[in-house]
Amino acid sequence: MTTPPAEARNPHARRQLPKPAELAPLLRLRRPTLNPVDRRLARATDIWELRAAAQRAAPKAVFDYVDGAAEEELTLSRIRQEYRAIEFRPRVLRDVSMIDPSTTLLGSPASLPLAFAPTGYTRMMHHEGEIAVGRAAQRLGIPYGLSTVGTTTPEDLRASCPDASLWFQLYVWKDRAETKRLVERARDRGYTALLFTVDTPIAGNRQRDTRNGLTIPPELTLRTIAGMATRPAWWINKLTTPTMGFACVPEAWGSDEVDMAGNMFDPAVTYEDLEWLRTIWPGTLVVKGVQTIEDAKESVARGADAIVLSNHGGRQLDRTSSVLRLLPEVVRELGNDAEVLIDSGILRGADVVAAVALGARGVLVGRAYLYGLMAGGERGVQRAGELLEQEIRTCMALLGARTVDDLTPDLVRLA
Ligand SMILES: Cc1cc2nc3c(=O)[nH]c(=O)nc-3n(C[C@H](O)[C@H](O)[C@H](O)COP(=O)(O)O)c2cc1C
Ligand SMILES: CCCCC(=O)C(=O)O
Repeated sequence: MTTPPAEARNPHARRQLPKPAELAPLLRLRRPTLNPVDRRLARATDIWELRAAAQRAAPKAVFDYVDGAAEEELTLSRIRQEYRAIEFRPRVLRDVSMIDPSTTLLGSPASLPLAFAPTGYTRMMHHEGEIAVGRAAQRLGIPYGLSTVGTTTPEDLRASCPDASLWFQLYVWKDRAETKRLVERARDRGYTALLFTVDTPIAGNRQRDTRNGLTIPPELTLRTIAGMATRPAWWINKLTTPTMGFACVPEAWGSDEVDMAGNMFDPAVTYEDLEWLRTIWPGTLVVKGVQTIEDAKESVARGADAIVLSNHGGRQLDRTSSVLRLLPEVVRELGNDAEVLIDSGILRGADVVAAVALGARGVLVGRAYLYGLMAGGERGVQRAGELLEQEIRTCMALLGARTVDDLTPDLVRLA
């Protein structure tokens, strides 16, 4: 005897809903494979959209510290305007079926003419901090510079990304013996280039930070507690991650961050210090923060192997003239004597391509990856790198350039 159908035994059985697993193929429903952070990152189609995601994720004071610049932010808006005003002169009927944007930067192999710039206090932007940036750089195959005011030690960063090309950025401390010890730590951990930053004898006047009452590390005040309500994930991560202080400083300096900051910048630094660094640093020596042809030449004459044309992302002196316009002249003057990199204001693959066509060996980006970091930690940094890579490849193909050597000045018109 056969068993009667379920509905005959139970008149309500028919009303039972099919299980989701049975429905899915019918309705072509797929379980979402991405978590909310990955979805947010995947939705961003360029760095500006990562910036919008960063603004939603981080407290205002933190976002403004990254996004802002000095005084009226004229230097930053002018350099961005210069990149936007670039006109390309694409060449056609060239075989661009295989684009190869790889190169070497400061002696390090790089999959793109791009490196992640040194940025301070990176754990403030996201609790994963420099380790997230280093790991993403390692995966992307591009170099990363650790900052002297970083929140991860050179040793910890090296241990967490053993195969990354790492550079070390130096603020020469008042205490030169301790500065030398720091330089030796970087050397011993395989940091291959020393970026001596020269545009920060004192901090620039960043009015957004003053208005926001930004403290480093962020302190619990009425305002920050109010901010917790709107950015709970950031605060929970911050409160459960103990270390956010300066990681490079000697223990003897104690733990007072304000005193430390006072020791970490020396307004009396001169070209003699560059000559001294040349005697203690065997690797590639780079002067970062050059904004005139005179300083470009003098840096090289005093021992630099390379320079970074940079206005520090507009965060130091406002109203400086454009480092992008200076680039062709500097490249011409220095010839083969030094490698020339450039940074400040770069947020698009096309900016990178234009700078390389105008003679830069490569570029550094700061905010571009920090927006990714704030929006989604390591995966956000990775996303920023991937977006830039895709844009670089597309721009090169449409310009008729297969390799970075094909990026020549005739492809670009500076306004
Ligand atoms: C939040 C932040 C922190 C920075 N900290 C440092 C630093 O510690 N040392 C340094 O040499 N440059 C620092 N810079 C400057 C970057 O190295 C780089 O010159 C600049 O970010 C380039 O401009 P961009 O952000 O528009 O790409 C910082 C920049 C930002 C945005
Ligand atoms: C005084 C500035 C220290 C970090 C830094 O370089 C930056 O915020 O741009």
